[in-house]
Amino acid sequence: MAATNTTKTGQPFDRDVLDSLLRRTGFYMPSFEIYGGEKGLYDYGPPLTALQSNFVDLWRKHFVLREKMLEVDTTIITPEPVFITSGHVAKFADFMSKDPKTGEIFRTDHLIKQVLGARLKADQDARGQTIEVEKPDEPQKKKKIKDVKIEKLDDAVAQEYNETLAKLDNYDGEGFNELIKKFDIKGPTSGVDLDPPKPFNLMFQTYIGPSADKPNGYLRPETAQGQFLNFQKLLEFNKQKMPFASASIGKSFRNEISPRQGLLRVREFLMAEIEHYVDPESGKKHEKFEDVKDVKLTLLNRHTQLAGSEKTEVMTVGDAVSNKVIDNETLGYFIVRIQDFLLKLGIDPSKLRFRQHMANEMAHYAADCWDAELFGSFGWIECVGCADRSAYDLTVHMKKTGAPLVVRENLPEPRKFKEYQVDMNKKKLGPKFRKDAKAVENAVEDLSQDLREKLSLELKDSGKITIDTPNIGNGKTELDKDLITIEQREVTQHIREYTPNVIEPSFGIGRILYHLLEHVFWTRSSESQDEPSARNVLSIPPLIAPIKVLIVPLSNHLDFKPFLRHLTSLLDEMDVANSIDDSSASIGKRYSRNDELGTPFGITVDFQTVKDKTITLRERDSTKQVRASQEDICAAIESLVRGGCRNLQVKR
Ligand SMILES: Nc1ncnc2c1ncn2[C@@H]1O[C@H](COP(=O)(O)OP(=O)(O)OP(=O)(O)O)[C@@H](O)[C@H]1O
Repeated sequence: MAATNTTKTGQPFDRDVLDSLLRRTGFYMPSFEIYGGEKGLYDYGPPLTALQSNFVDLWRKHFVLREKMLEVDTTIITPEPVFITSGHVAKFADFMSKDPKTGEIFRTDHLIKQVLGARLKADQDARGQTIEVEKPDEPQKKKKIKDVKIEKLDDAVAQEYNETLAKLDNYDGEGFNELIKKFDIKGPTSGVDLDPPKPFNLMFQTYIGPSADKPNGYLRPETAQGQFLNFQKLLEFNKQKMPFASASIGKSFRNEISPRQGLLRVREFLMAEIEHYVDPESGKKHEKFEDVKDVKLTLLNRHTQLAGSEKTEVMTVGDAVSNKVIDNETLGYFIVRIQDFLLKLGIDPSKLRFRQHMANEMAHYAADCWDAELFGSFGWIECVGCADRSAYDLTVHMKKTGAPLVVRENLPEPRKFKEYQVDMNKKKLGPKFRKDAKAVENAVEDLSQDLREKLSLELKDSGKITIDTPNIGNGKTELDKDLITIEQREVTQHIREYTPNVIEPSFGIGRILYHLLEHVFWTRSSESQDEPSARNVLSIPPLIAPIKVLIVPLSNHLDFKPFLRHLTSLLDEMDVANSIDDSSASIGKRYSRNDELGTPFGITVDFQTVKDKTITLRERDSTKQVRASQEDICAAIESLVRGGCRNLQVKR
């Protein structure tokens, strides 16, 4: 069933109302606001900072502690060679399109999505009239876009638009250019032809040290590389035992082309990433897969998307892995753990799906990749990536540095097998190829067994072979039999050496928190006269709510003071975040203010309290109240905020 953007009470969700609530109550604000602000940079105020800390705490418990992961904290500033080797310098880019008349720059895929989406909407709503749509990448500013003034779409054209949108992530720059021409997409505000899409690298460059005369480093765009580079030490720390995982929580930086979707697309954000190292020969089985195999997932696989549809199917992870919808058990296991985490956090299950990457969308080395997408007012948005990165990263860093980023395993029985081995005549190789000698040697070492077999025959027949050397001359290098021999030999192996494969769940914390806030936001219709008319509520689960309890005295009467002190110290002892609101506003108003902050419980101290030491506990979502002793109520709250029983065991 397609997700609809309504709140839990079925009202249409209104982003403007939530946004103004979040800004008014200090959840977040534009950074450097008094200097005019800077796009894509936001500061978190106290409620969102506390929510983020509680997220991180829960994430650590759910993943790091439960799965016995090795958490590391690696640096943000990274020397250039690391990102040249990892491929980020060459490839970590998005395509941008410039409007030559206005100078506006758009992220190409977002522009196409917005324009085709607007045309489809115009087709449905307004048959050829100019309508109000959101400006590409700037949804907060509704603007008339010239482009949507079109006639009703032909059924076939509408279908083509839908199909294109379903597989938009599968295109590269040339593909985007063809789409722009084919669908006659112009500058949204100028109506003129756009410049052809150009790749734009998303990494921030920097100078490390005073003597650098050109940029020689980057701010990391993900935490992953720092984890890979420490693989050897982590394996040692883990007493050479496989499989295992490292994890890291830290800031990442991306110079986004159009960072205009509030907290969803920013230039500096907190990530939590896991690198799970697994033996590729194990079939990537997971020892705890059996425990989760019956868990149901909502999946959108790549074949469905390629057929131009976004239809999801619900299936157990056991079936998904055995039918090869999901590539392997370890990937399936982590997808389930991601789902568990998101639901524990309070994400609406009907607004969660896992979407598989299409072939072109995945990095060329990746074996399979699924994104946890959350539905909200911006549509379906990737919030957690879960990729099987194969052995790519460890292999390239090992090749570049010579560090043994491998696992060495003593075999219970020696293993005998035949393989093609290559010997190079180093005395001749150096003088002949000079500075390119190492590159030639590396290219030879990289030859697969199949290729070695073929080349050994060629060498025998003609006395020379030609191999691919992409970084030298015309990309081909000829080697004769004086320089190289290739022979099949029997090998006895006592130690098996292999490069592990990596399964990587990667969480963008701000994106998830923003969706959580959309999912838990609703407006209460007032039944009580005491409560004011604006009654927005954030039903943040007690486990992660920024403040768990609001203590409210009926008035500023001095008799209440000792009770306030006692209650706050009882709750402090239990590490339950609490605050006191002894302002002169009505009780209803004070509770209402805290409903907006997502505070799940309220305690009222009144004259009955002075008489018999009982207090009233109010639950945010139901507004139900119970009266009991201070100790019973605080104990019940403690249990609830730790994720304990939902029934309040308190005496009425
Ligand atoms: N600019 C950003 N602002 C906030 N969070 C981000 C940003 N870019 C990525 N993330 C988060 O980091 C996670 C992992 O990053 P990944 O590289 O997989 O994202 P991505 O595929 O580049 O995202 P997108 O396609 O939306 O730009 C994402 O799932 C997302 O939650």
